[in-house]
Amino acid sequence: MSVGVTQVPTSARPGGPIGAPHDLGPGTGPLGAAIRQLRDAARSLELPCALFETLARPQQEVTVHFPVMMDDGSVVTLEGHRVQHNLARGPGKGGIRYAPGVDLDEVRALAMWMTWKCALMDIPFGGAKGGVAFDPAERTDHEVERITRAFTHAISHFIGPDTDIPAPDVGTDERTMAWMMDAYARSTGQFAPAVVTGKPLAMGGSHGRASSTSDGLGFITMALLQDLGIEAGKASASIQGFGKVGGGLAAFYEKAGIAVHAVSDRYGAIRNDRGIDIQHLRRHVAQTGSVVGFPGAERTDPADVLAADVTIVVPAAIEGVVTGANATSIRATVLLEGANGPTTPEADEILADRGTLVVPDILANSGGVVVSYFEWVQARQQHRWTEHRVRQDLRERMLRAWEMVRRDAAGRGRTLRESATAIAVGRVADTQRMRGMM
Ligand SMILES: NC(=O)C1=CN([C@@H]2O[C@H](COP(=O)(O)OP(=O)(O)OC[C@H]3O[C@@H](n4cnc5c(N)ncnc54)[C@H](OP(=O)(O)O)[C@@H]3O)[C@@H](O)[C@H]2O)C=CC1
Ligand SMILES: O=C(O)CCC(=O)C(=O)O
Repeated sequence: MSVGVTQVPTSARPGGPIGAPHDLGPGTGPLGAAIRQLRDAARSLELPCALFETLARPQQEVTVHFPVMMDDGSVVTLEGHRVQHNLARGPGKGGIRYAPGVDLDEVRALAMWMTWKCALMDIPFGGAKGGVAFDPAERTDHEVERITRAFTHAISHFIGPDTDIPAPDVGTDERTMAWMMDAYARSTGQFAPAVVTGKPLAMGGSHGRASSTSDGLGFITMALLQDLGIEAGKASASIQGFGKVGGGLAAFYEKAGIAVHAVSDRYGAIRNDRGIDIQHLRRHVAQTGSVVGFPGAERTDPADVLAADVTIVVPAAIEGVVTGANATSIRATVLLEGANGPTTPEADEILADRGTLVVPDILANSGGVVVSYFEWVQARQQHRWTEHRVRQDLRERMLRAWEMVRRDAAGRGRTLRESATAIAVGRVADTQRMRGMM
């Protein structure tokens, strides 16, 4: 390190003069957690303060307000965001979230995690994320389509196949991506299938994208069970969130012989300690919209899902659900982060002290963006890969990343999160320096 460069001091505390840029909020919530994780990595890498300060802030972001007509003729003005956290390693990449609680700080945190995820998985993208604050469950399909088209038009100057490529996240799916792709084409006059990923197969989507996040989580589960010497047939799991990620993972587990004892969604939780019939449950959810009322299980307190006495607990819904207040109730051997940012830094410390193995989001749930990358490559080459190739390449990349992080953590006496974040931040910092951006 050259003389005259101020490093991130080990004594810097959240909220102190160095280590938490003042315009990034009070240091709580998802953004506070993301900055704290970055700061820990920056210290261990001995990054200069100026580089830490750069990486702690989004490179660019846009907030848009747009009117949309509802089915009853009323007009509602909605707020949406797209944040590009860091573009040093390539175009921005990350999902679009539709949920009532979406705000700019949450999107900033999610975009930062995307930067680390893409760097950790060594795919040529930076990190981005977007969202619109509304509840899609309370809107008709026509309203959601109009909202999507209006939002896409409003951010169309900010996204593009070489600049920033959205994908599905909470509350969005392949149908949303189809509307986005079409709305982008209408706004810009460009037919550009590579502008979004997670599209329907018939519109240039990839085999395996819909199940990719769950499959990636599943591949890591199988590798870590092997490391722990636990047979799949003797393992059990509980899953918070039964959407694209949680529902898909439950199906993966059922196939692999891992019994799913408890699951939850926004409306409640169910449990069956003999194992829930997941195929049957998925049909029930498709018909009723919730896991609640499933005849093959009993209703339980949602807190029981995280506290279940199982081998693996998987938060697969939203951020900040495992906290300093409930971390001691976790009884699982492994906490596998299907969601982004489900564990607060306070909970992380408690879990590390208690010996719970936390597999961090940027590694565990990266299967989605890895197959999004495959989809982007296929769209650019106008050549479709086989399902077999997608699955093989995904499995290989997930296991390679798992091995790299596991070995680094074991060798340096770090948690898996500390290793994963330090590797990813180090890669971004190196690129930033090589490009002369620092
Ligand atoms: N989709 C993807 O490719 C990827 C997603 N992720 C992350 O995975 C997580 C889930 O995303 P995804 O499955 O796509 O989203 P979905 O919208 O498909 O599903 C979200 C699920 O979480 C449930 N949920 C929401 N709030 C709560 C709550 N307070 N308690 C319990 N369950 C709740 C929803 O319930 P309900 O159905 O009742 O609304 C739904 O079952 C998010 O953190 C996302 O960022 C990470 C990597 C990739
Ligand atoms: O597939 C993508 O581009 C991003 C998925 C995503 O939003 C995530 O990994 O959190």
